[in-house]
Amino acid sequence: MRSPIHEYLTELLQSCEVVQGGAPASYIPELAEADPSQFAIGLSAVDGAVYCAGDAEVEFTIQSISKPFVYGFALEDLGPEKVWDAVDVEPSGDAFNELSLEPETGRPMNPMINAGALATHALLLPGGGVDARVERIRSGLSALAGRELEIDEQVYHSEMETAYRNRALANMLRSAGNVDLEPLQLVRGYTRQCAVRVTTRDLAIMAATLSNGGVQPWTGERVFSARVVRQVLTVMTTCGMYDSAGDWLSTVGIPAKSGVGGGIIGVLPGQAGIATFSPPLDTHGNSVRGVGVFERMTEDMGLHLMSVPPPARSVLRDDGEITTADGGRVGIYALQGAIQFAGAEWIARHLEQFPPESPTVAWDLSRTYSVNKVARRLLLEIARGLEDDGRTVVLIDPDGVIADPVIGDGRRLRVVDSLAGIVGEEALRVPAYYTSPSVDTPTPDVTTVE
Ligand SMILES: NC(=O)CC[C@H](N)C(=O)O
Repeated sequence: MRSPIHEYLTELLQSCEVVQGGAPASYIPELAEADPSQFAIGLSAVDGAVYCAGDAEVEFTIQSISKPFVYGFALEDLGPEKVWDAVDVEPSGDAFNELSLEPETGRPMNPMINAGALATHALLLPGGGVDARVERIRSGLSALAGRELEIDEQVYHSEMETAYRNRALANMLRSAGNVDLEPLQLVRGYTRQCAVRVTTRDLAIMAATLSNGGVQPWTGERVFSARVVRQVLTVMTTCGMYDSAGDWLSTVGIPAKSGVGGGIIGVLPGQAGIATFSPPLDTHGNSVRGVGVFERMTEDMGLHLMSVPPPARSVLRDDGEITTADGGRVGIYALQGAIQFAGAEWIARHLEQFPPESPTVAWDLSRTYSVNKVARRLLLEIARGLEDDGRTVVLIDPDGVIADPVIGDGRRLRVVDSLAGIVGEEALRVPAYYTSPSVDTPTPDVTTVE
């Protein structure tokens, strides 16, 4: 069977080929030579299944797409305070190479514009030289890509020849006391960072590593902590597309970063990493065809982060009551999916308004994928309430999604691996023991709880 996803990407590529306009970056002579017809799309699921269409194996320089990753390396290596002291997280609405510092604090506005990216680069390996910092970055980007990436010396030298703007920025940072590196050394390091060669396939898996909460899907290496990923994605969302960030968030609605090499990455948290490559750029420095692809994908695939997710009520299913061999009655509730605050709130309200009649209440968690911190707390509170009302709550929790279910006063819920652990094998073999079939959970009233 041909993958419908591969077919979709191929069709998307073809339909966006008609998008014309823009020109390869001309301020870096080597980039001006790029073949404007090259075009690729890559998509990686969070488990590392990658789908590509077009010229996905062609290498080009990562350019500004390095910025969110290097920001992540700085957060990992130095911790949030030091990074925060050096660079703010406010969208600037400025072009990527704007000579600007925040008036009140003197910091660059954010790590996605060049001023902030230079300051972020300078944070790495304090006391180390250019080569050490560049190697930290090259090896970190390689860990994200799952293969050894190399620096394009030609693009590096070409950009250095005309890097007057970035030299001005580095001098500005040095004179304002933001960095203590020699400005030219800083520009050298940053320009090498931008000259790391990647393919569209690489970018898709690098983006998917962010979608996957910081763990590279192929190698299993945790490159970023979940907290760092959250910060990186936040800054990508607000600042990643420079002076078109608001427009991008309205039309596409996913955290993204572009580079003047023609690449764009997009990160759909928990779902997929997306990458495009096409050298002609618009006036903001974003790939024209890349923007077109992302706009269409959002429409087709419902990717926009602000699209309202399905309601939480599907987390609870009332599976009726079962009678044990010795006549005991057990009410069974299946808790399903990923339970977060809204799901746990629904369960609490449901059980309050439709209190289980059975003396024993079994929560079947075998289809529960995850329970986050707040949901865990709420569920244990609900269980305690039920127990205080004279019921016994038992968890059917073969995978331990609610590990160590302590409900206070040293009380702990009983945990079994399967329903048989509660009612005995015998009861399960005789379907007639079920006294009521699986029913839809009725909708509880909306009451204001003060
Ligand atoms: N937007 C970009 O990709 C800019 C990166 C480029 N190396 C520069 O600093 O000018």
